[in-house]
Amino acid sequence: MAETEASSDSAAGMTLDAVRDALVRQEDTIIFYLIERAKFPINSPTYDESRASILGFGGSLVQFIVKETEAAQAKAGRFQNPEEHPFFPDVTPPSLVPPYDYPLVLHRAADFINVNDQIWDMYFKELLPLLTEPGDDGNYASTASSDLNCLQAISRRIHYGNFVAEVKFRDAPQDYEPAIRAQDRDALMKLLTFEAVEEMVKKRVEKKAKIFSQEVTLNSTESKGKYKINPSMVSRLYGEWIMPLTKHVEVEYLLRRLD
Ligand SMILES: C=C(O[C@@H]1C=C(C(=O)O)C=C[C@H]1O)C(=O)O
Repeated sequence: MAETEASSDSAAGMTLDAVRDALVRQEDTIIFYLIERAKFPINSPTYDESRASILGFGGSLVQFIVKETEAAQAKAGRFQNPEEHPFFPDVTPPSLVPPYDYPLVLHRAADFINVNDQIWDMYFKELLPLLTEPGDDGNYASTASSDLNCLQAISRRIHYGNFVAEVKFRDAPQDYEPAIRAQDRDALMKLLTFEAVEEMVKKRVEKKAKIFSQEVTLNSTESKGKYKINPSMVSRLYGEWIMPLTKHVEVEYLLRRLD
């Protein structure tokens, strides 16, 4: 690696390898939370806006849990971290705790990016029906908390696209700058896409889902093909939604990177 590249990388303490390692670790978090959510059936009353008559609140139970939890977490400083993005930014209260000095890695382009509306729709419309069994066991509050865990883990992963884009830009500004100046989304998408990496990610998450969600007994190491979540569903989640949305974040970030 050229001297200048190395020093600009280490200035921010970030390399593409380090960023990819963080994404690999986040896979574990996402898969464990999915396994936890799959413990409950779909529990559709959790999502029924007309059914939830919570005093002074007009939405569904899951909206209630997400808004209230996010509000408490916001006051405790969660969204000071550039990796975190609220689902209800319009009503997010300010932090009440002393600020932590997060390393300044990202361009202010990142401040304008929040794709949580798309993540919300994907999660409830596409993913939940694939993840859960039909049925109702009454555990609506725990179900909603479990949804929030999944949503936040997926959101963190997708918005990590900002960091991915930043290190890719720093590694090769000469490649990215013409496409940014031309505001050429397709060219940017081509530059930042690594199909071989995506194939590896899909295979790895399927394997992790198998290992993490197998039945573990003392008598046998065989899972007998019974898993708590469907491993190919996890691969599909990454291939159809998580990676495309991560790349969408990358493109949005890069479009503003020279502002
Ligand atoms: C995240 C990256 O950028 C793109 C998105 C990927 C992903 O979301 O996992 C994987 C490969 C790239 O096409 C990367 O290069 O690692």
